[in-house]
Amino acid sequence: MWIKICANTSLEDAQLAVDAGANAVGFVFAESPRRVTRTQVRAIAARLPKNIEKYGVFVHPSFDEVADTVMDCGLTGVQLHTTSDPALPLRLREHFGDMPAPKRLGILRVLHYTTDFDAQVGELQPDHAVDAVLIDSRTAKAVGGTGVAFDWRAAQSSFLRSAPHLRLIVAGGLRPENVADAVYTLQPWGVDVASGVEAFPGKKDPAKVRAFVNAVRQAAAEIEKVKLPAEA
Ligand SMILES: O=C(O)c1ccccc1NCC(=O)[C@H](O)[C@H](O)COP(=O)(O)O
Repeated sequence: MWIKICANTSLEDAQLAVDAGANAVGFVFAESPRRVTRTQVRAIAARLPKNIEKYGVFVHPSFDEVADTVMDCGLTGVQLHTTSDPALPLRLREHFGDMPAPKRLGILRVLHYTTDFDAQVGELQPDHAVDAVLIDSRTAKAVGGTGVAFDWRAAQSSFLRSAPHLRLIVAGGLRPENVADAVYTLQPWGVDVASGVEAFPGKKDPAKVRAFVNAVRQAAAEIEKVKLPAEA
């Protein structure tokens, strides 16, 4: 299972995620207590192993902002919280090329679990540019990093009904103590966490990061065990 530890603000924290066994680290370029600059991320990303995926998180960005940041910081993927330009994923895919991994730019589109979730999922049908959909929570104050979990069971049936062909990443309020439940309920392709593994906003807690990754790996292994040979 794919694991992203998001909203890193230092090399120390990003390296902690790598050492714990995460697949990807994320950096928030949007308004947030965890916001980082391109200069910071360029320096951090250059010191991380080549095989760790490096995602930039953007809220309502322009095409130029995303494309320039990818090149400037050496990002391997982008996470788009976007409503203003629904064509943005496709424009980025065309710009960066439709190549196979690991050269392919990872494009994650964020959906928030709200009352119009079914409609949001339905709109994704023709979006072949997106590699995975990241379902997150939002509050009146924030579109990410909320620490709030959504109704996993309801989200799962909605997602399976409307977009079973798309990869699902679960985020929002995950912690070492509840992430196994989320994995069992949603059986996602990946998981993503920011505040649930922090000591305080902007600073990761090493024990929580390690416990989170271990809990996910263990839950994923349990799921594999009960799969029929044909499904595995
Ligand atoms: O982390 C933030 O502060 C943030 C702010 C604005 C947009 C996105 C943000 N984080 C992006 C992430 O991918 C988080 O991992 C995701 O929202 C889950 O956050 P949390 O509920 O704190 O685990």
